[in-house]
Amino acid sequence: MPRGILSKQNARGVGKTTTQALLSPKMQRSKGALARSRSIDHQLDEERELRQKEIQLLILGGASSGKSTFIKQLRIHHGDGFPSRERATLRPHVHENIVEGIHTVTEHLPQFNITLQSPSTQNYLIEFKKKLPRINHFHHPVHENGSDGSPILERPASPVSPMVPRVKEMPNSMIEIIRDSGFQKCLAEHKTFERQLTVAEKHFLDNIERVVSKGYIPTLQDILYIRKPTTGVQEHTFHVNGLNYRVIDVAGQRSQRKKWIHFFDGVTAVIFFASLSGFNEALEEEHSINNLRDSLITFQDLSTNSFLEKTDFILFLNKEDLFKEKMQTVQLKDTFSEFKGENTPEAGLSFIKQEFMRLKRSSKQVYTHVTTATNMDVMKTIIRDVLQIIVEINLKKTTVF
Ligand SMILES: Nc1nc2c(ncn2[C@@H]2O[C@H](COP(=O)(O)OP(=O)(O)OP(=O)(O)O)[C@@H](O)[C@H]2O)c(=O)[nH]1
Ligand SMILES: [Mg+2]
Repeated sequence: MPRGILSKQNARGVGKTTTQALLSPKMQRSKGALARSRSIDHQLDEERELRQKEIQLLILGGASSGKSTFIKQLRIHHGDGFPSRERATLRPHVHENIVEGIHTVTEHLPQFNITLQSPSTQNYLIEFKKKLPRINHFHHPVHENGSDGSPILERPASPVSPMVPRVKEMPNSMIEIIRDSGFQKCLAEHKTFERQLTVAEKHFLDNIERVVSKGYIPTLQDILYIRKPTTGVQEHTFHVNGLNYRVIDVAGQRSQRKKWIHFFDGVTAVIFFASLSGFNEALEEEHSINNLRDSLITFQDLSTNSFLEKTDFILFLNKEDLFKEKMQTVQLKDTFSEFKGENTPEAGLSFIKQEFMRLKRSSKQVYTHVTTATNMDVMKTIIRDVLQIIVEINLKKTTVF
């Protein structure tokens, strides 16, 4: 009798009396056991099928390593692609980045002995600083935990500084400040700034007229450049080629990392982000710690963590664009004296890869990709390859008991 019919009949109690009357009590018991076992098999089959269709990815890595940018790429290539109504709501984040950028550049004016050229711009700057003081992301309130101590999943939109609407009141004075030849002279020195000008700040300062113009809607490229640190933990779902992906994006700051463990259970794969260009940078939240060394140690901790013992890792060595540029002028051995090679991007990259591989658990399977998370074309191909690997990992996981 087909398995489905037997369990259906039992569930409804149909045919019970007639069949049972013909069987001895022992046979009745064994028949019952068989039915139960088949029903369990059926349930297991269904569960396995469901698990095979639901993939859970945990995105980990230090602050600003590119985790959320990767999620944005998933949304662009396999999600809703940021409908224009939502893009408009991201405008304040762009403005927040510009405000920070103006502060970063003007704070460095004295260091280079530069002054803003026009007296009217100098006045604009005084007014700007009064109305729009710096926003310190690292003092944003951290979201509360659930009653069991686990972090509450947040909706993807993060809060915007209440100052930002004031940008609308002064677009012209901001344009004047940025256009000032003194400001531009200082901006040209940004690679030697003590407090780094972020990629987002540079991008939006370079596009100031466009992004403060009336009716401005951020483009996809603008969205990929927005710097908005993740607070709490955010969950995103994608449906690709008949599979459901549940992707968890966490906050990368050191103080937030103790929350990561709450999401280790049931993970199909961990995607770990490290910023290649961080080799000569300090952590945003802790200036005494080297960014890349922190990534290496964090990667080692995770890949040897007993809760993730059977979890495969995908390592994204990100910000390749910035790394290549930096290797033209900065010596890797200045911060990594262990590096004995020639100061080329290829030699540097190979050294960094080896460092990660040296620190992982020897049995751990790690798939490495070198990425530029802000590049839409490159990421389209990388995401395709990574999803293929993840499907294979998932098959391996769900068929082995
Ligand atoms: N040039 C360049 N910029 C990148 C790259 N990846 C990310 N960025 C930028 O780096 C900044 C930080 O990226 P996020 O994705 O917000 O970093 P995160 O890892 O989510 O950071 P937290 O949420 O603080 O943990 C953003 O402004 C991105 O546009 C890259 O490969 N190249
Ligand atoms: Mg983030």
